[in-house]
Amino acid sequence: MNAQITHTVPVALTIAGSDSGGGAGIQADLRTFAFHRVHGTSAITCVTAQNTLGVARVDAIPAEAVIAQIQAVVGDIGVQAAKTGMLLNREIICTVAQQVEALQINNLVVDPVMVSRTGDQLIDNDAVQTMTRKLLPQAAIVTPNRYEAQILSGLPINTLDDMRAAAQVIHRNFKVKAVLVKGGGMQGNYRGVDIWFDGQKLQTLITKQVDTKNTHGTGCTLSAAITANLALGNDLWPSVQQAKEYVTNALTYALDIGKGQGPVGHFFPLL
Ligand SMILES: Nc1ncnc2c1ncn2[C@@H]1O[C@H](COP(=O)(O)OP(=O)(O)OP(=O)(O)O)[C@@H](O)[C@H]1O
Ligand SMILES: Cc1ncc(CO)c(N)n1
Repeated sequence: MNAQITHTVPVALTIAGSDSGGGAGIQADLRTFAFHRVHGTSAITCVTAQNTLGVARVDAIPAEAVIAQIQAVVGDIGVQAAKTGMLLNREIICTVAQQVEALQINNLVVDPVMVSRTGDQLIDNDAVQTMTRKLLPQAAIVTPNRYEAQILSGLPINTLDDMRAAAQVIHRNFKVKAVLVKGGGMQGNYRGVDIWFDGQKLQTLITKQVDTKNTHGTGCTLSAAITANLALGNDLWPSVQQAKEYVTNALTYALDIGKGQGPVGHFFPLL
């Protein structure tokens, strides 16, 4: 008989929606956690019928079921870091914020999912204020894309300086520790350039620009990679730098599947 091998592993939790097409949401998050050798757990907030062309339907999971999933994971297994993705409505956002506070979940990455690249609205209109008031103050970092940063800051974003201004406004207004404004939705040379602000330093994160239409799930992948790095015990800024590197690699090996925007290649070394 073989000797038993004990194996401990960092644990991360994703509180997010399901993407039936497998490109974004919890599917992207769990693959990203696995790539980083972090055990992935999940609390599903909604189920989307979605593919590379867009979202056909969204069904919310009852708030009590979201609570039960979070408590089942944290009560038994425990998590070193967590992220939120698509939270859909006010009730779910409130619920998640309460659980994060009550269970003292640390290292929280909030991806304030509101609008997808395919133009689909992913949050109810009246839910944005609940997110800014209840969830953002508990976040280690918030990672809006161009459109979400416009909504959160109230500023138009067309240039890198606009991204810098938005990052500072979001930091000041919502008492969040760090902000990363993502540039996947920017035009020309700014595409793929991200801006970080933590109250002290404004940093510009640049990697190579990847010329592909297959960018579905980049935002989920980036925030999940930050979460995985935090679960591994890394500090926030190095976690962001490593996550940016990871998403660039995954984009370089993006999958050309479906008729629209295919997903990134999370396991690129195997492709
Ligand atoms: N073509 C590209 N080349 C290089 N980096 C890119 C490109 N597109 C996106 N990125 C990077 O991917 C990360 C995610 O940013 P993006 O703005 O695409 O998020 P998002 O809109 O939330 O994504 P999604 O909704 O598709 O999940 C950022 O680091 C961004 O700079
Ligand atoms: C489930 C889900 N979460 C997040 C996004 C944002 O890309 C999406 N399209 N679908």
